[in-house]
Amino acid sequence: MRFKLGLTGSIGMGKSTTAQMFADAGCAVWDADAAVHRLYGPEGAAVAPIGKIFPQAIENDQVSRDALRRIIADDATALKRIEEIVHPLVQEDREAFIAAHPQAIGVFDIPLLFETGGDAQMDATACVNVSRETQEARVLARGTMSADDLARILARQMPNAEKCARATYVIETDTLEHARAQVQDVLKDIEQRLQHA
Ligand SMILES: CC(C)(COP(=O)(O)OP(=O)(O)OC[C@H]1O[C@@H](n2cnc3c(N)ncnc32)[C@H](O)[C@@H]1O)[C@@H](O)C(=O)NCCC(=O)NCCS
Ligand SMILES: Nc1ncnc2c1ncn2[C@@H]1O[C@H](COP(=O)(O)OP(=O)(O)OP(=O)(O)O)[C@@H](O)[C@H]1O
Repeated sequence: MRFKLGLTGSIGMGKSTTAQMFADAGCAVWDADAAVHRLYGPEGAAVAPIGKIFPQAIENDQVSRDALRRIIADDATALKRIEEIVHPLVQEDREAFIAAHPQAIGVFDIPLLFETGGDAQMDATACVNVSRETQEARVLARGTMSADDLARILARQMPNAEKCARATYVIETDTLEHARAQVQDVLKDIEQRLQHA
């Protein structure tokens, strides 16, 4: 892999849809959320180490997110200890992915790319963006979250405007067509960078 692009953005802003556009264009795409799900799932590498410090987090040989949420609510140090286990395992998963994929450009869909400092391991970053109104409409349309749930999540994360200000590229996800055109522009720019490297 010659170029690693970190793709980020707030909840419901279109990361997965945009990542699929990069995949359609021939990039290898890795998804941090999917990696955490594998690590927490049956035979996942996080099950034993999390079970060692929080046996009550394990249900049916998997890590239960509901149980983790309860543990974190009761113990201010718990999230940090969980992250100390999960982050190195996520990194291992990403490195195995890089080693296994021959594509020149890899796209790394990482919701908390800037919050976790993951951008330091990327050659460039892209942030998806859409208006707060459209974001809320999209998240509520899924039917899994209320406006209050969304507000609570947003209050704990870096504002999307700041993510966009830090990113090398900003991809507006107002329409599919517009986003696809910007994905092509980003890829052209990366190809030029690779030619001059
Ligand atoms: C402690 C846990 C269980 C808390 O989970 P919880 O679902 O309550 O988290 P949170 O309220 O932040 O998010 C609620 C939902 O919104 C989604 N979400 C939150 N932020 C984003 C975002 N920027 N983009 C997309 N989806 C998001 C989450 O995936 C989740 O489905 C979880 O965060 C966890 O397992 N953390 C340790 C692993 C970790 O550090 N992961 C980060 C990636 S390396
Ligand atoms: N460029 C776009 N134009 C129009 N609609 C879009 C665009 N990108 C995404 N959407 C729509 O917005 C919603 C959220 O998109 P998506 O699931 O890709 O977001 P996400 O950032 O990956 O969210 P999460 O990480 O929270 O799952 C979906 O309903 C999707 O169809």
